[in-house]
Amino acid sequence: MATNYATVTWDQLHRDARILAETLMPKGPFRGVVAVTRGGLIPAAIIARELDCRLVETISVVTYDEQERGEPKIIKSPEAAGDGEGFLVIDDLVDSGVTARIVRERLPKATFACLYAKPSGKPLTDLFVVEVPQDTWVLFPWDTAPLFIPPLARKAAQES
Ligand SMILES: O=P(O)(O)OC[C@H]1O[C@H](OP(=O)(O)OP(=O)(O)O)[C@H](O)[C@@H]1O
Ligand SMILES: Nc1nc2[nH]cnc2c(=O)[nH]1
Ligand SMILES: [Mg+2]
Repeated sequence: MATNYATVTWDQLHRDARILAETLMPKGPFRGVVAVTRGGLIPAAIIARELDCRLVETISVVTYDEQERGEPKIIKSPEAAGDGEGFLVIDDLVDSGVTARIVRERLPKATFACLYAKPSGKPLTDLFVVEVPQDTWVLFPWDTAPLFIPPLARKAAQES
């Protein structure tokens, strides 16, 4: 279980997606982009815009934690991407690498890129922007909301 949190703001996410797009430019042009839903949708939209790709497919994988039985399952197949040749797969992050492994099996010829990578999942990516420690949980902008924090002085007064 994660013991630390890394908060990613919309600005950081946009900046990191543009950095990834820039690194991907020399590897293209790509026929299209496959977003790994749902976390890959927004990064894929930013990257498809930068790379001028109008063909955007999706793949959806449901994974289960260790307590639950069952294999990770593709519940939406990327029909337009064939075996992945000429396609770019985008996800927000790789953690254990379970999702990336099943996506790569389905699209063996695609390039797989993501914004953030933890050490266990890193070998399954062709490209990523920032490495995150394994014990850190990444909080994406869609996972969080700004919260009121009382001033320190008020907190100190309540405690005295
Ligand atoms: O490397 P892994 O251990 O497989 O973890 C990484 C995956 O987990 C998250 O997706 P999640 O399955 O939570 O679904 P979501 O994208 O719909 O939020 C994240 O968006 C990656 O796709
Ligand atoms: N939001 C989020 N989802 C995940 N799924 C697997 N690892 C992570 C993580 O660090 N953050
Ligand atoms: Mg996901």
